Amino acid sequence: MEGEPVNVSEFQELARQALPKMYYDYYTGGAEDQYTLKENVEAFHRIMLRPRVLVDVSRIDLSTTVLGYRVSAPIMIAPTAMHKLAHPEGEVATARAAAACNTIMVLSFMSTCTVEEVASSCNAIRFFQLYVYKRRDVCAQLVQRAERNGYRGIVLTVDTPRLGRREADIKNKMVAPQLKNFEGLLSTEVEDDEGSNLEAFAKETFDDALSWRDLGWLRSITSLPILIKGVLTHEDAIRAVEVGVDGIIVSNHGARQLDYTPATISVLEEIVHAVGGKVPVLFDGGVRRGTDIFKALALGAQAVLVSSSLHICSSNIRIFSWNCFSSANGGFPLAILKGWVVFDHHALMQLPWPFCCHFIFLEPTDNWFS
Ligand SMILES: Cc1cc2nc3c(=O)[nH]c(=O)nc-3n(C[C@H](O)[C@H](O)[C@H](O)COP(=O)(O)O)c2cc1C
Ligand SMILES: CC(C)CC(=O)C(=O)O
Repeated sequence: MEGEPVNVSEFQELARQALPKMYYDYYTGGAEDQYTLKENVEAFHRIMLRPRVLVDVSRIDLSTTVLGYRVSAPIMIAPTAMHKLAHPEGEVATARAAAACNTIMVLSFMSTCTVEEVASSCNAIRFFQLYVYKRRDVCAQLVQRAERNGYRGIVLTVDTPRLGRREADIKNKMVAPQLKNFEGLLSTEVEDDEGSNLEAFAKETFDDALSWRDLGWLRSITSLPILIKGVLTHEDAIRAVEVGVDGIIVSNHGARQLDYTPATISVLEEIVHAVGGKVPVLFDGGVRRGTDIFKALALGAQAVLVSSSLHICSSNIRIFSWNCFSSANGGFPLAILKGWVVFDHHALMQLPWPFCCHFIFLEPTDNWFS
């Protein structure tokens, strides 16, 4: 690569050079044929914009609210497991990035820093993502620790009754580190010489009997708002609203779970329509550019989440995570800013789908690295 990286895929290439193959493959891989992995990105490419010109864009406000919390732009940090595989500071560095960007970080249930460490490291607004284990007592303790430590929402991930079949992890015999959150509660060690240790762990630990009934259980152990992550159909979106969730995240888990699910951007409008504004609809999957975010908002998402787990240490001071956030250096959504689409959010929302943008203005940011 010549010069400094200017977009997410160039950061990804740096990550490939910097990380052990096992971890790089884990971070970037999808399930089985990885068809949905490609499709998540390519479906965005098929959506064209319809620019309107001669609109005053000299003052732009990208801020929005998510569950009542104001964020500087409609971009949040998705929950991704085990940040210390890529950087020694792990989720604490990511949380600092969230604080610097004035956005919300969703901490993964499978984090390498503890709920408490992340909470005390910065004042970012934090949500806590939950996997439901067979050991419900462990889940309840973690949810209560999150609540005590000022997390503002629970994100229940519902697309992982078993871990997706990730062939690179099987070949690499992917091994997960011990997760500090579970120290004294549960061992994350499993014997599995056959393939992915992570998959074996999930098979042993995750509750594959999880069902709609369990939303009642979750309500009974927390007073925090509950968002459900992993919805891909209008039927499930309607059901989620009926059982009383506070938000829906349209997601196919970055194509890491069931291959041949549709690209998330292709089902967003159906879900937004079914939900009819009763609860906010958030979105993730394949977001690599500012224009992708713009398209998701145009289709009715309140905000998008970007995966942030692949940190790159570049020179001696900067830590970048390739899916958009820089933590040490001012903390702006770097790759996104490089091709950011500036828009009048409110005007856009009043216009009919699909591409009636009030205006579009591409604003590359120079000298971001100096
Ligand atoms: C390395 C990695 C780890 C992830 N870990 C989790 C996790 O612990 N919990 C979860 O709900 N989703 C997890 N996800 C899924 C993300 O939250 C998100 O849905 C997905 O990455 C969005 O797609 P994108 O990677 O194309 O942005 C993970 C994704 C990646 C790439
Ligand atoms: C440890 C895994 C369950 C984390 C995850 O959700 C993922 O790798 O996609």
